[in-house]
Amino acid sequence: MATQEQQSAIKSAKVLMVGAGGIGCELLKTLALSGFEDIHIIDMDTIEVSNLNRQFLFRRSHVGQSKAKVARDAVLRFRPHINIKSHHANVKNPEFDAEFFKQFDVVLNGLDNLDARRHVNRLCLAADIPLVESGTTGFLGQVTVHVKGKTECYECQTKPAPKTYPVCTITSTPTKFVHCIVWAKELLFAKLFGDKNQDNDLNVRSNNPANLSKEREDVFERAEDEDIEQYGRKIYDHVFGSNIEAALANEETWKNRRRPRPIYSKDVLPESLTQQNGITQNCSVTDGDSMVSVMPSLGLKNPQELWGLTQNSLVFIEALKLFFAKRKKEIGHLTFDKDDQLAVEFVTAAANIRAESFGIPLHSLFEAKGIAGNIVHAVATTNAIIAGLIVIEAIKVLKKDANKYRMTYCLEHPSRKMLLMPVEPFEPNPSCYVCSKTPLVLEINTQKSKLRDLVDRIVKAKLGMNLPLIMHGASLLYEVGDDLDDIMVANYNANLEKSLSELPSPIVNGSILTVEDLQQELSCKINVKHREEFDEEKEPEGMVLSGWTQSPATNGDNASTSNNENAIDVTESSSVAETPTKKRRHSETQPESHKKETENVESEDDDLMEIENPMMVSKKKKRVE
Ligand SMILES: Nc1ncnc2c1ncn2[C@@H]1O[C@H](COP(=O)(O)OP(=O)(O)OP(=O)(O)O)[C@@H](O)[C@H]1O
Ligand SMILES: [Zn+2]
Repeated sequence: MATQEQQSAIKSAKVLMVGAGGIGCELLKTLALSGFEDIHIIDMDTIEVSNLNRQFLFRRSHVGQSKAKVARDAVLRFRPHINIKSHHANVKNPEFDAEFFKQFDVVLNGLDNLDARRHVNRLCLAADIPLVESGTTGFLGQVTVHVKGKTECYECQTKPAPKTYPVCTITSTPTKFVHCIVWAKELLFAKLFGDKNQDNDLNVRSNNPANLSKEREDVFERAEDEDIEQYGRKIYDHVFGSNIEAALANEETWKNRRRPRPIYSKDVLPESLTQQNGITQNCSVTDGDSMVSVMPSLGLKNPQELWGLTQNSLVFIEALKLFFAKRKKEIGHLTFDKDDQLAVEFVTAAANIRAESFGIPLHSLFEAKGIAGNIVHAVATTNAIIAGLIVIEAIKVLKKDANKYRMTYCLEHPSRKMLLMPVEPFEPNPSCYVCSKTPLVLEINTQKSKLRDLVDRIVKAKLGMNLPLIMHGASLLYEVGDDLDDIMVANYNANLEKSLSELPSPIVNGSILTVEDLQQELSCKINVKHREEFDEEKEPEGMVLSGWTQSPATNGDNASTSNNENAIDVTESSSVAETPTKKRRHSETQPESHKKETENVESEDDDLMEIENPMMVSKKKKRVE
């Protein structure tokens, strides 16, 4: 029961809720039932059938409609007097700037990705609005409180990066089923059905470049009148047959490894599927976009059943045929989606055929889908518990009860007889590059690396900037924005392709860069150190960003982030932070199984240089806005 004081804090509060999914639906209901009367919701998504089992504000008739709006309408039905405003939009949109955030007393996150969480964290810091952050994965969950200057910000401790694998493991020497899945969805699926122009190495690497015949470049091009089945078989033979054959020629690779077996379609499939069993005709009459499936026509009913090599090969060919027969318009634009049945069937089959070739145990469609989609089944009860805890923390924040703030971890197994583990929040990390002021250090080959590498791999992927701007001295080297004139865009595009040392203001050993995101109101300095060589396995990005403080419990083996051509990203980072081990304030012992890998990055105030430079104009202009 809320006290009088709590009730008045609740009644007068204006709350922003970001995300109206699993946590968000529970949260909105709990907020409304707790007496909150002024709530804004931002969610960019529409309702899908797969949401209905736990996002209880939604019904089948709502599929395809805005989550934010339907959630609002559902809650208004039992709390008609309260004020709920819905925004069907991405929270990263420019209209949601620091000014927008300032109208709220507290921000509550029910998001599912790191990128959006980091963005909201930065805006809350810029607007000086408290943030209650949350996440769940299956039975695990957590709620944390972030109040500028009082507790750590969401980024004071870095989150485990998405798992990545070196490209050579994926393209040449897979040893686990997950490697085959990554190959099937990130390389093969992307090459066949995604952007044809992408730089995508589907050939097993050979030490002898002369072995890489020109022909192979064109194998993925399908001539207008080419029979789809013939095309499918050509792809099959290329990726599972001749590529493996070519790789085997490279004896060095296989000295200490199991040799893969080339597989050709003629050895596993009948001469012509159409003539033999009429599968094609059956498939071609199936309809209904992403619900299209080849399983029924192949008599494959149980997704948990293991398919043999022949069944996988049939699914491979038939799924490929069906993409061309039924979803031709989408070809060239598709990316793998775990909710796309035909894509899951194709990727399962391709991964299994590759696994067979490399002597790796095969998996069912159900298992393969879980690996490919990084699925941990959501537990509605966890979401409900977490939503309740968010509201409890929000009330403390509104009452400015700083001594009572708690980060709470929802555990799968009791620890000291507790399933909910409360922990006092940490103080801000003085070396956090987001909420504090110390420069980062970047080791990079300034002669070889291009500005584009710096932008993609560091500024966007690592620093999570949305609309970045990069300055060196008085020279503005790069920026993103709607208000740039053509000459500037051309200049920046030209800069992107130059190596750092060839830029108009050359970046060399000892250079100090200022990197900013004007929307996030975040600025940090990067000290550049030139380095000639990088270890391909350990430092696949060819650059190392430091200033990141590792916690004592760090195992140090986390891989790099996405946007890295030498590593393939396979998962979105988990929604759940592990319980922390660093003890800046609290003295509780943490369960061993929840040790956290913590890294911190630092930044410094940027100082505007007053030197006249044409490239500075837009920066100055933007600053006074
Ligand atoms: N940048 C963003 N802006 C606005 N809303 C976002 C943003 N990123 C994620 N969301 C929303 O956060 C919600 C997270 O909910 P949840 O974790 O339950 O995911 P889901 O997409 O509903 O379910 P699932 O991924 O399990 O199918 C989603 O509704 C999603 O649209
Ligand atoms: Zn911080």
